[in-house]
Amino acid sequence: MDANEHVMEITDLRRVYAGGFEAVRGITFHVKRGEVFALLGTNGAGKTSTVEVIEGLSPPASGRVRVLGRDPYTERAAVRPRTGVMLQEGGFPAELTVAETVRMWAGCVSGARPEGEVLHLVGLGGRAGVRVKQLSGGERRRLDLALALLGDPEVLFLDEPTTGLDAEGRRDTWDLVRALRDGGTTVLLTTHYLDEAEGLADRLAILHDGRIATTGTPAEVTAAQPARISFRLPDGYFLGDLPPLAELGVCGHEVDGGVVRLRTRELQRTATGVLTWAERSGVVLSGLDARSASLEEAFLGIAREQEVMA
Ligand SMILES: Nc1ncnc2c1ncn2[C@@H]1O[C@H](COP(=O)(O)OP(=O)(O)OP(=O)(O)O)[C@@H](O)[C@H]1O
Repeated sequence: MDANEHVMEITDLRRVYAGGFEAVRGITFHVKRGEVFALLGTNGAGKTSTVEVIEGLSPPASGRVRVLGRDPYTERAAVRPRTGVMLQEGGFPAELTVAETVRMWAGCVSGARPEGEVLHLVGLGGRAGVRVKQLSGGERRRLDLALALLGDPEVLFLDEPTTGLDAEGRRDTWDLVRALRDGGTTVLLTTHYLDEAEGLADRLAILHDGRIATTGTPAEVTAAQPARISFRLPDGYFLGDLPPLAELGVCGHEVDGGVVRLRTRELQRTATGVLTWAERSGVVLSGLDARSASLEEAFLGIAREQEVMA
């Protein structure tokens, strides 16, 4: 397995809908073999429009897309058998049992995994005889995943894979995705759950308005956003009693009911400055909290920045 092989290469991808609306406006990224790559974005950012082209369901208006070295649209017959797509709401006949559904689907897949194996993988081993209409929403999502895994795909497209799953089901799905990744499967994930992207993705891109607003590892994306320090000053003390905020490396602040919130790109310098001042002044800072930005904060920060720029 060549870990540097680009399993997906997307270069300056554009997608234009009938009527001329440009939903994807020049997107470039690549996904290496054995990587989980997450596409995030606000509603309408262009995730689905992008993924549909990579899956080979639509041609791009312009740009170049390669999956496993081939054009997924014009060479669909060669690419499709090596990929697995987890659809949102597969729309299976409700009267069929889980096992019948898997068997029906297996008829369309060359070299399908045994039905028991794939159901066991997704935690539906004990539900083979249950009708689809009797499954919970979370179990249906797992059936969607089972069908995507039937052909033991090299490339897996996961669209909101844990919607409707309870906490345990989400954790199980995450463990399964990690195990698939460790086994060499390349995964393109779209999700609205930022903790899911933070926990699963090796790299990610945040889309906004058809463009990539930022991309990198979760750590790189969050590091680009300011960290936060918050604390409550004792009665009789005010923000102006601290050393000048600019000297502490603070790039933004607010005071809300006695609680001070500072934003900084130099967490260690700011935290040291605040604590040194408190120590010297004999002040106890209650509720003291210092933390790097989470992916959620980074996401919201990027969405706000883009709106201001628009
Ligand atoms: N068939 C279509 N015809 C015209 N415009 C479309 C069509 N499908 C999507 N769009 C528009 O393209 C833009 C991107 O939509 P897309 O579904 O790709 O976004 P998304 O990031 O997947 O959003 P969500 O998170 O809400 O699923 C939106 O403005 C949407 O209204």
